[in-house]
Amino acid sequence: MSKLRVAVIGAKGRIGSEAARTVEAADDLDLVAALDKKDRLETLTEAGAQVVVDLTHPDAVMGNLEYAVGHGIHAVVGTTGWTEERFATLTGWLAAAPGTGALVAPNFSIGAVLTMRFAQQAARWFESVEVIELHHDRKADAPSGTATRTAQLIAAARAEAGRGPQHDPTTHALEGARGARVDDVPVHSVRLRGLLAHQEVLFGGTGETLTIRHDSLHHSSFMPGILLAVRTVPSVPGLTVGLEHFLDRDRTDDPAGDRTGQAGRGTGGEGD
Ligand SMILES: NC(=O)C1=CN([C@@H]2O[C@H](COP(=O)(O)OP(=O)(O)OC[C@H]3O[C@@H](n4cnc5c(N)ncnc54)[C@H](O)[C@@H]3O)[C@@H](O)[C@H]2O)C=CC1
Ligand SMILES: O=C(O)C1=N[C@H](C(=O)O)C[C@H](O)C1
Repeated sequence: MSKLRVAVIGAKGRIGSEAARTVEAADDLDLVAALDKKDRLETLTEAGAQVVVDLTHPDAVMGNLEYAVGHGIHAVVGTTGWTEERFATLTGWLAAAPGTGALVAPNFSIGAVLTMRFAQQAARWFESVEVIELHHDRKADAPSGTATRTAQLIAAARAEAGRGPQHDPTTHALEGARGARVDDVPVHSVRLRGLLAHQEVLFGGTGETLTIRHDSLHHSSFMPGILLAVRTVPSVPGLTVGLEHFLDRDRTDDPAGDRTGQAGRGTGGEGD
């Protein structure tokens, strides 16, 4: 059987270098290109890449995806900084490239994916919820992609359960003291040398709290998810948001729900 031809962009970066090594070590994958800043995107087509893994920077990812999807190359995207507008743009590019798939995964680690799912399940039962994400001191974006997605999923679950806006007693505060609001969920971002990627979701109800915490201690935590994504994306045309949809592909009840993200984000491709 021929090997799947994979390219990594951002291959000199913290996660990209680990991803390139991981692809190279996989028996069924062929690392045909490892690009970083200033390398030509044409290398992707010249090398015959079938799947591209983007682990670059919020400023770079859209240009890379426009080229890849425009040339029918499936994309696995870990780069963060996604907005509704960006998702709409990517959906448009995918619609013009039938059969091409793109997975945007805010987090490739199984523990983080489960954190999001558990938080989504807990959300309807608690009056208060706040998210604290903690990352290394080189991270460009805040809040993290994972925290943003977690807050969006929590907010959607609260809305579905008929919960109104959260009560906030604050009348006097320094700007920023209550964090950023993502769909009415306060999100606090810590940046600290020595950390990698960590998140706590704090729920509060009458006389009790629930804390869900996840820690990525090494970039190896993201590699099984990246491998799963690379192997799966060629068979899932259109946009998929969140690794959970690939983890749940063998389940008929699809607990992960709409694979394009939240209701109203748009439609996926032919696989819907
Ligand atoms: N989804 C997930 O599970 C994870 C996502 N990430 C995300 O991946 C991204 C990269 O993170 P790190 O590796 O920590 O950053 P980094 O700064 O160590 O690496 C980024 C690499 O991309 C390269 N780059 C920048 N612009 C480029 C361009 N136009 N073309 C090609 N290469 C370019 C840089 O030179 C650098 O080598 C971030 O957005 C981060 O949030 C990081 C870890 C896990
Ligand atoms: O920049 C990082 O390191 C990470 N970025 C992703 C995010 O923004 O959520 C995933 C993980 O938290 C590591």
